Amino acid sequence: MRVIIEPNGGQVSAWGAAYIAKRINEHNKKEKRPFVLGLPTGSTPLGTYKKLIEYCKAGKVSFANVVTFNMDEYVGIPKDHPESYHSFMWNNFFSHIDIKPENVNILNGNAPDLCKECADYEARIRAAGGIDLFMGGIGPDGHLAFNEPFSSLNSRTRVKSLTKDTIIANSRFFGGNVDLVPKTALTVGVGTVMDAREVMILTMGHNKARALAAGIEGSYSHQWTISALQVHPKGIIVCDEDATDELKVGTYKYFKDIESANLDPAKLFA
Ligand SMILES: N[C@@H]1[C@@H](O)[C@H](O)[C@@H](COP(=O)(O)O)O[C@@H]1O
Repeated sequence: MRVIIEPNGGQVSAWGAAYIAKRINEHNKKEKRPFVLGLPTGSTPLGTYKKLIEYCKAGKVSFANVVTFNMDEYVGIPKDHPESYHSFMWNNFFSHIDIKPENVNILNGNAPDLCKECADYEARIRAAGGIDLFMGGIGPDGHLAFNEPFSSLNSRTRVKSLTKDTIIANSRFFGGNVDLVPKTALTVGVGTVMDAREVMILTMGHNKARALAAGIEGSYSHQWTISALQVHPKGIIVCDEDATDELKVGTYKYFKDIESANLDPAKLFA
């Protein structure tokens, strides 16, 4: 696992965006098939989306040959609800880039048969050739997508009940009212994310510090689903200084030292 420690959230976003743009550009030089990108919602990826929009407008990257799969969606709120993940993705990203609408895949939380919707989603990922790069974030309890603690580390796309912690954390998007937060969601599984050829997790802020420490230093355990990244052949965590607050000094120094020789992809797009 690589751990990239950046001074602040802005630089985490810049690193993440540059890495994605670099990967898309490299892919397009070699292959005709579309680049398949897995994407999250949440406040963490917002800066990355902004940077990618800038790069796209400046002609530094194009999404014309990119297919996306989002991680998750709430069940039971309309697709055009301001807090649905459909709205989030279109408002914050897709409407501002050159992606083809038919290349965007987001789970439908209002499908008549939710289990079928989840199975079809897995089939669509397979038909697209698998995910090249899955970007994600983590919840304060270490959840990846909506794979709450004690989700199977081999789980696939399915319906999940949200924990009290997540409902409280996400109530900030629903005027602070926990009663308005959907109690279930559709989510890709931990196994679905781990099948991607590369996984990049962004995290920032002190409230993610426990989850980050558990994910990097803790054991491989369904208690912190982010820990599944430990067995991924190409896992990257990009975090800010605040998120490292619970890491051991030795762990922190190890990653700072070993990454110091590597090129910052953001410099390629500066
Ligand atoms: N389902 C999403 C996760 O995919 C996301 O990682 C998490 C953290 O969000 P934030 O980045 O806002 O802290 O929120 C939600 O629970």
